[in-house]
Amino acid sequence: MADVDESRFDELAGQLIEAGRFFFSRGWVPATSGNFSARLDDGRIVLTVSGRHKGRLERDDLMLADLDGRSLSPGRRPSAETGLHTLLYRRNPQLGAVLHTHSARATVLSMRRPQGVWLRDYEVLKAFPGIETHTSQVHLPVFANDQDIGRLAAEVERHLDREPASPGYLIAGHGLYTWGETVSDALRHVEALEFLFECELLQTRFDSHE
Ligand SMILES: CSCCC(=O)C(=O)COP(=O)(O)O
Ligand SMILES: [Zn+2]
Repeated sequence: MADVDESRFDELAGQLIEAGRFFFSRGWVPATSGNFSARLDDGRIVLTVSGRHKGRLERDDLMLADLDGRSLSPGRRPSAETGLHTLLYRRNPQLGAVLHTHSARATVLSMRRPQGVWLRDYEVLKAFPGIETHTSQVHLPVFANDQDIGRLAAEVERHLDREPASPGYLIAGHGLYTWGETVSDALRHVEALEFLFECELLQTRFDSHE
């Protein structure tokens, strides 16, 4: 990899490897699912190679890509969903990391709520930037799954034009995308959303028994 700050690459790669181990321990990235990225100071991104097991990532499973999604690591194929990462970096210069997971809860909730998920009255909403009270509301849109990542990316763009402060979104029957200024911020968002998905599904279960 020409002209890259190797020590920063290694630092971010290490953070993404650790995130993958944590997600796998929680069952959130089964069977090679999920993909992760983080932005280097030069604007390019460290990204997971397509098809690798995200719970068992090694340094060679991370690669360099530009914001047009082109591989800058010869012989390594970027994530099939790279376009869903790069659109976010291009829109928001503050953004430092994007994490995509495939938990059972995110998958089921996305199929039960095709019109979108509204999270209200939860104290843990304060895990998201700009939210200081449980009385706030977070909206996660649910997009239909699409093997055409360019078309899906265009739909996400239209949503973010309307709701630029959105902390993430779901893809129906597929999983969660969320992001943050750092890997640690994005990881906190995954954890908070997973907790909230569990709460929402528990409430649905109680509702059906009342
Ligand atoms: C077996 S998961 C199917 C592809 C997917 O949704 C995913 O998140 C992983 O794709 P990648 O190319 O990033 O490995
Ligand atoms: Zn996926």
